[in-house]
Amino acid sequence: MTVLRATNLGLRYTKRRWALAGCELDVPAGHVAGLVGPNGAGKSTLLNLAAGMLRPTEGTIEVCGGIPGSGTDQLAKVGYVAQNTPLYAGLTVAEHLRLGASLNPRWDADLARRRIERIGLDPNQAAGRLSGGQRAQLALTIGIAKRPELLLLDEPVAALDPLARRDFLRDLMEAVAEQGLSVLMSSHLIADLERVCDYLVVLVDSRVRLTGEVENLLAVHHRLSGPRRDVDDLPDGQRIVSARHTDRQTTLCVRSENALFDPLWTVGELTLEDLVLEYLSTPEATRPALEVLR
Ligand SMILES: Nc1ncnc2c1ncn2[C@@H]1O[C@H](COP(=O)(O)OP(=O)(O)OP(=O)(O)O)[C@@H](O)[C@H]1O
Repeated sequence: MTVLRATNLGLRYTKRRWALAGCELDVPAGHVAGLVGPNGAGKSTLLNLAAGMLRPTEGTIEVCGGIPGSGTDQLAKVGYVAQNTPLYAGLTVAEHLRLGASLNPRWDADLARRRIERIGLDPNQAAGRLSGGQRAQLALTIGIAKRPELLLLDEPVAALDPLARRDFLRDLMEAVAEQGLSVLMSSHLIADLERVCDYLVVLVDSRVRLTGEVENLLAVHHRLSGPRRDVDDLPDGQRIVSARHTDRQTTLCVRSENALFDPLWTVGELTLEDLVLEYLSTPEATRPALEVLR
């Protein structure tokens, strides 16, 4: 089953600039998918489209089998914690939980209460008087307690201290294991994604550059190093993601489904962080145009 399917999805906020263009995505259910990309790549735009907060300028997006934001059933299936963790400043923590319970048919009141207790939030405190990290914790608690099929998180842990971050990621993994929750989560913290994500979506310059299961992606990407040489002569089926040269040495990141046999190369593996950085740092000339003008 697919939790998010995008076909030629594009959105522009202004006439000339596409924030997201030609996006093709198929995220299977049951994954914690990491959404990675530089500032301004289009990550929040994609999450807003998936949550139904924005409508596509072109193409289509389907989430949990429905059109985002298309009705109460659809809204119940999808949880969204936006980047600025919007809450009602005048409502207390307890009132937020009551609101969550009244708006969400599958609300897990026990889970919400336990999390609030563990985090140490005062139920009587107004959300407007919480710290940034505490606000994020409350918003994340509401997102998980809603028991959605798909939880969309926009940089959820950015405001949390390291311990809170670890606890949150553990809670998230628990919810994935117990509730069969799927997650699409943007973050710049690749070490965190490395801990929890088994699916990866890399967005660069408003386009999807890489997508797939982390294990498969790591299996087909290799770092080759050897004496400096022309890199146009790689065998069929091998695609260069990046190439770096010194006077004596060439280092490549190559995508290849097949085993690499050339004895001139030393073949090394990549970590998830290496892989992401290779795609983010591809030279400008080989990237899609920064602005797609129509
Ligand atoms: N409301 C808006 N009006 C006009 N342009 C916008 C608006 N929101 C975003 N953009 C533009 O759309 C592009 C994508 O923005 P988006 O917020 O989706 O990026 P992002 O990948 O989430 O970035 P970050 O990592 O900085 O949060 C950027 O060029 C941004 O300037």
